Amino acid sequence: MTGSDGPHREPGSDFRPAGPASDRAREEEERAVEQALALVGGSDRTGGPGGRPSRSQDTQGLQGPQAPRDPQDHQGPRGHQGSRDPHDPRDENPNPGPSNAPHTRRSGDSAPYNDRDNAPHDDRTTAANASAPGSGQPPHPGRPSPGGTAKPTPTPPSWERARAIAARAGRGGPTATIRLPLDRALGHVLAEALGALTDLPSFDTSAMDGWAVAGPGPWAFETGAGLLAGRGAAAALADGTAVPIATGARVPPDTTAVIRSEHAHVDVARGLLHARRSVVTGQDIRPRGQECRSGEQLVPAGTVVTPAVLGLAAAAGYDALPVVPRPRVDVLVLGDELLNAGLPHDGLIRDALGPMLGPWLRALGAEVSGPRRLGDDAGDLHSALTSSDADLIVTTGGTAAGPVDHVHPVLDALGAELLVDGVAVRPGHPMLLARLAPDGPYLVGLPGNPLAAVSGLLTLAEPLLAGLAGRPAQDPYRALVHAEVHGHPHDTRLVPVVHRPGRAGGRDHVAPLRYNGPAMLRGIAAADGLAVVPPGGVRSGTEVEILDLPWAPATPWTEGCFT
Ligand SMILES: Nc1nc2c(c(=O)[nH]1)N[C@H]1C(S)=C(S)[C@@H](COP(=O)(O)OP(=O)(O)OC[C@H]3O[C@@H](n4cnc5c(N)ncnc54)[C@H](O)[C@@H]3O)O[C@H]1N2
Ligand code: MOO
Repeated sequence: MTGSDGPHREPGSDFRPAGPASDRAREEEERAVEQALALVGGSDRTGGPGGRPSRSQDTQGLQGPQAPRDPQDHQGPRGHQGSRDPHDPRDENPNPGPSNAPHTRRSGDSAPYNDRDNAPHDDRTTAANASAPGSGQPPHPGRPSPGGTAKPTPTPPSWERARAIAARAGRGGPTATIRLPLDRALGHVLAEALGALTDLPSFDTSAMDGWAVAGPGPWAFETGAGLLAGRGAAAALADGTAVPIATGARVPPDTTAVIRSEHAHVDVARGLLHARRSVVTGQDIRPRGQECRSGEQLVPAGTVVTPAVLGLAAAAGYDALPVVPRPRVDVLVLGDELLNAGLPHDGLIRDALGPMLGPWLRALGAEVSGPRRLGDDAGDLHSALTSSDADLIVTTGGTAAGPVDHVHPVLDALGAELLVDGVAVRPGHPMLLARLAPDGPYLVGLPGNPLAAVSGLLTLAEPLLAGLAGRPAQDPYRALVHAEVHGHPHDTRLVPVVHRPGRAGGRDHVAPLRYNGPAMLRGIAAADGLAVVPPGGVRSGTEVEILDLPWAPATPWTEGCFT
């Protein structure tokens, strides 16, 4: 196996025609890749030929005990060339140095491909649902067929295309509408625009505690508490008179202005009220309909119900809101090696994904059940998938081609449609998106390595859930990155970053964080975003796309963010 950060080859290199001519072509391609790697200061970190393995290679490779499972296991310090400390375990950059290396086109580039999304950047992509010729079924890359032969691995879609496929899948179905009382609507998405059910304010209102006056002063005044908030309509105010009025009280008809108590002088002896300042007609009166007229649109459909939206809706007369039901998500955690509590021991490790995914998915607007821990049992996985009534099932682990990686075989057995089968992104390239049946739930298969799972969550689950929850797509935003960020030669990298304010006239920027290896969570735990680093990497001072983490300040607040 080569693992995720193994020798960097064009994705198409997995698709190899048979025969001596193609062997020669392959050798040439491999040389070209080596040359490109030399240009960018990279190396073949496995020390041997071969690119991203097909699943058949993976499977065969894993039969023997010598086959390393973790891509980092076999890189060795020798693979870390260039300026980086070869023994620094804190980051696991797939390739040292940004690159102007030419994109070498590979044999797989000519694979049949229909880019219906016009995805940017990667014109080498092949959608996973492009059927194998004549099969009528999606290809199942590289896993042995029942007859024992392996099907070729198609080129994985680019990161952008994979996200576009997930977003389109989420937007695909009809959007249901439910009415939820205000106290249960937080974090949902409005299914309809909110029109005001009343004028706001619904009557002319005093903005201050003071005096309502009519005509020019001085004014004869009434004594006592005067007009209070919450009382019915008062009688019209006669010219030359004033009445005490409280903030929020209805302003009597024919009132010229409200004078704040601190701007008024009461001459008790003469029974007259004087203004200490000039009085402008209408001052400190909020006229009826100042904020909106009845029927006017307050917020559009697709708005996330925030605490502020709840307040506005209540003010405008709503007791319940028309919202899109939260997508229901089942979380299935696979892996016999996982512990729910205590310290790692005897080769067993703590499940890092179960505790993380529920809250994260809730922050993305989902209603989550689980995590359910299944171990590595194909039968259990099969029955969990067939018995789920969720809109989306998220699995963790088991996406690769190891001996106990059951996700693909079980999806095969169920006749599921693979919409995305692997993505040209690091970490997380084995992630997948499937639909179990035409009207059945979606399944996002997250790789088991924890940061790879985060990558899958944000690449596939987030856009899918946005669509299912009725959220409009967010405009991507870019930020300046204040460091050179190493890139993968042909895949996108997602790198944890933290926003930093510009100092001494400098611009706000993001700083990449260390401990960003696929099995590490230390970087992402300190991050407030993920930088989308294009193939080849970026130099310091470049703008890169940023994916916000759902608890980052720029993101709409949703219920359950930290529950
Ligand atoms: N021959 C190849 N092997 C692998 C490749 C490859 O290209 N060729 N890719 C590697 C990459 S990259 C990833 S990512 C993983 C994905 O594997 P799986 O999705 O099948 O995940 P597992 O094998 O079950 O686990 C991988 C790793 O993560 C640990 N893990 C799993 N679940 C959890 C959890 N809930 N909490 C914490 N850690 C977890 C698990 O113990 C393994 O160490 O495949 C590589 N192999
Ligand atoms: O690097 Mo793997 O891609 O850990 O996901």
